[in-house]
Amino acid sequence: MIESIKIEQLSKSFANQSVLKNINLDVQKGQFVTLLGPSGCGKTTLLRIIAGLERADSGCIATSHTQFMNTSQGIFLPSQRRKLGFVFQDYGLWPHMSVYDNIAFALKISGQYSRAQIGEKVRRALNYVQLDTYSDYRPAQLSGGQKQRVSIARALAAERQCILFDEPLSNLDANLRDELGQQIKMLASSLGLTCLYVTHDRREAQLLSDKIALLKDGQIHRFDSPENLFRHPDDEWIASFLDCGNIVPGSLLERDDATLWLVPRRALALDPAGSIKAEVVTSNFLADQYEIQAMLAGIRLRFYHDQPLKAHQLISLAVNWHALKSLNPYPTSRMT
Ligand SMILES: Nc1ncnc2c1ncn2[C@@H]1O[C@H](COP(=O)(O)OP(=O)(O)OP(=O)(O)O)[C@@H](O)[C@H]1O
Repeated sequence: MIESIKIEQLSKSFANQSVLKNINLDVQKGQFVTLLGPSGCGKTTLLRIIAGLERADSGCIATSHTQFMNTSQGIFLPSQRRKLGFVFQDYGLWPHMSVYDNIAFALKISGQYSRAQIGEKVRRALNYVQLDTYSDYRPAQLSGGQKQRVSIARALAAERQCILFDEPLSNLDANLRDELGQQIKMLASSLGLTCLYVTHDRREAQLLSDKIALLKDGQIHRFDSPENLFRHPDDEWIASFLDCGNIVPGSLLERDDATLWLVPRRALALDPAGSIKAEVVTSNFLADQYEIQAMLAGIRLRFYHDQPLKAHQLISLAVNWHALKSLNPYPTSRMT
């Protein structure tokens, strides 16, 4: 039974390229942790090392009961003995097998269960992912979202307490991504699963995670809740990667701070008496308001307004001085 996963001082290089540098990460039982970062920062490599599909150069990974690997003690537990569930981007289903057989396959070859027990486990897993009536279908007869639900059911049928997800939604269209993301979150929470989830999509990480490990250049730059990250990005790199709020030089607003972060939706508002003069670039209706992009001295500003504004229109903006935060310069690293 997996209760938590602890990663300590883990490093990995490919040839001369250092890909993971001294990673320390604690994932608590029942927690949903996302590995989020730009392309090439090492997310998948870290997940593959946890899965036992790749070997680290140094460090250790342990659950509350088992050491997965410990390079100084020469311990390496093969992937199949780690009792982890996997849900990958490309579904990993056998095309020639039915949905039922895809889910039952690992249970059958484990030799631990009777036919009736396997039938019951598959039935329950299909019920969790709302595919009760699809057990005779082949993967080719399913949509992308249904295939991914089969691969989730396969992990659940094997009663995996910890599931590793590698960009499971990236082959799906936007609406389906949101819907399946919510289903994964609800299942994880109701079954008390420990989840490690790789994505480069900030919104997905924000929606799903209890905690986000933000990776940058092979290091955990910050490990924090989505609320803290998006409300207090703290440094320029995080604010810019999360694409939340405006980042402007302090001098632009006649402040001493080198760089300021303007809290989204609160810092700027259209106001004929406002001191900031900018030129509208775009006006897009999003959610319940228009997101306006305007340029001020070569800097793009974003704010929200109830009405659309015309491109090239000159506008005045008022600043809410309580909705500004000073940002640490790039590249400050903070480990928590
Ligand atoms: N088997 C390998 N051999 C050599 N280099 C590799 C191997 N696997 C990964 N890399 C390199 O390690 C770095 C990190 O790759 P990784 O796939 O972990 O990044 P990522 O953050 O998951 O990126 P993406 O979001 O694009 O999938 C990349 O520079 C990649 O080229």
